[in-house]
Formats: sequence, C-alpha cells, structure tokens
Amino acid sequence: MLTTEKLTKSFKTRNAVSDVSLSIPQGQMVGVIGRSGAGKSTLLRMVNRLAEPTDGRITFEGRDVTALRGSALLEWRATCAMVFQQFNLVGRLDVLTNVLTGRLYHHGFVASMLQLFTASERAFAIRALDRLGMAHTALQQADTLSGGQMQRVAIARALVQEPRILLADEPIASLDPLNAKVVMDALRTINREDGITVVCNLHTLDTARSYCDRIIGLKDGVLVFDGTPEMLTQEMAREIYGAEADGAFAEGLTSTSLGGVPAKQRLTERDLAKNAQLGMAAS
Ligand SMILES: Nc1ncnc2c1ncn2[C@@H]1O[C@H](COP(=O)(O)OP(=O)(O)OP(=O)(O)O)[C@@H](O)[C@H]1O
Repeated sequence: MLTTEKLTKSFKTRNAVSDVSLSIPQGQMVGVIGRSGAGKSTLLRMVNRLAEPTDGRITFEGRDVTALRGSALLEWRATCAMVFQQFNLVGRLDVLTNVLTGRLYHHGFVASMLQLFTASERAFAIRALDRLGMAHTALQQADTLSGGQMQRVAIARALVQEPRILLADEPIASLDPLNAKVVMDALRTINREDGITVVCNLHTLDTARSYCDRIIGLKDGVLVFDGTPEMLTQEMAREIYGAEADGAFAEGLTSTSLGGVPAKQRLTERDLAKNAQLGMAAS
C-alpha cells in the first residue's frame, strides 16, 4: 500500500499540491487527471522524492518514505521507477546500455558508468526489451528510434529497476495515437502481469477511463475526484476541467483542448483494428 497523508508542496506562496491524502493498494492502475498546472507532475515527483514535500507524509508498506535519506532514498527511487514525457534516454548510447542504466542502484554507480554489466544483467535487460517488443533494437543508437519506441525503451529501463511502483508522468503526451495506445497497453500489461502499481498522469480523459482502475482528479493542487472510471461523470469532468470539459463526453472527445491529442489524430475503429494486428511491433 502506497499512502500520502496531507501531502503538500508549496512554491513561494502558492500551493502546487495541497493536503492530498490517498491510499493506493499494491497492483492498482491509477490515472491522475487535471488541467495543465493542476499539480499532477508535482504529486508524482514528490512520491518519487524528486521533489521534497513542504508538508505531509508518504508511506509505502508502512515505511515512512518522506524520512528516507542517503542509500535508503536511492533504494526507494529504484522501487518507485519513473518514466517521463520526454523519455530521458541518452541518445548517443545504444538501447541496451540505456536500459542497463536502470540497474544503477542494484549494480553500483561506478560500475554502471564504466558499463561493467554482467551477462545475466544484459540478459535481464534484453528480456525487458523483448516484453516491450524492442529487443531487435538493442544495439541501435537510442536517438535513431521513434518517440513511441523511445518510450518503450524507457519503460524497459524502468522494469530492470525491479520496481514495485511505476510512476508515469505524461507518458503519451508526445506520441501519436497509435504509439500512445501501444505504450498504454504496455503499461497495463506490466501492471496486470507483474502486479506493479502504476500511477500515470494523463491529459486525456478517455485514456484514463479506458486503462485505469481508478482515477484521481486534481484542481489547483486539490484532490477533487477519487473514484472509478464509471464515477467520472460529465459534471465531475466539468468540476475538474472547468468550462473546457463541456462537450468532451458527448463528442467522445477528451481533454483535447486541454493539451491532449488533437481530435483529428484520435484513433478511429479502423486504426484500432490495424493497431491490434500490429501489436507491440507498432512504432
Ligand atoms: N519548480 C517550480 N517552481 C515554481 N513553481 C512550480 C515549480 N514546479 C511546478 N510549479 C508550479 O506548480 C503548479 C503545478 O505544476 P505541475 O507541473 O505539477 O502541474 P501539472 O498538472 O503537472 O501540469 P502539466 O499538465 O502542464 O504538466 C503550477 O502552477 C506550476 O507553475
């Protein structure tokens, strides 16, 4: 169980996140939605301890994560892997080495820098890439990949950390609809097969509704919705997004005007059928 208790982050006089209290059971897939600036990234970054909370507490399986320092903090960051909108791969390194950097905590910093990985670590990394349909790119330079491929490599890098939690900060915001689906399918597969808790910031309501067991809505840093996709009514969307949410459900649109994928790029049924055939090979 991951919990936040009255978690707060202030920047100067403004609260980016205010008094957010959550209990997330192991293995849940949670979507965090809200307008740009609602505090979604700050919430995830606090859980990973990339951002220090101003107030409140984070616990995981009863352990006070907020109090961790030094090697215990590094261990937590390995347990609680993160993927980002911009993938954060090292473009000049090959894909396999990028994935192996996920072993930094387990392997040791100096050895990792010298790329002294063992055969079993390399095999582990290849297996992670294979699960994401990316093993064939192992020796390719990372900056030759498409955005969707880069995100799958970033997820493979997160997997070799052997995390219990995967935090995904707008993982599909830079991707076209086909690749967005491939990445979301991959996250859900990892969630279901490995029992890894996935907490995912998403711009699009229908992605959150399609993929997540639970949706959390933030507005101006405050938790205004916490429920199942079925509970996320149009009224609630309006509460979270304001007037911009009007029509979103009726048109089958999402938060397009809120920074999501433009309507013309959204998947048609034909696209979905094609993508199902392509499976993980789509790029
Ligand atoms: N380092 C910082 N210094 C000052 N203010 C910050 C900092 N990081 C975030 N903020 C502010 O905190 C608020 C929440 O930002 P955050 O990035 O968490 O929102 P978000 O919901 O993730 O937005 P987006 O969807 O655009 O990524 C915003 O008002 C933002 O300007």
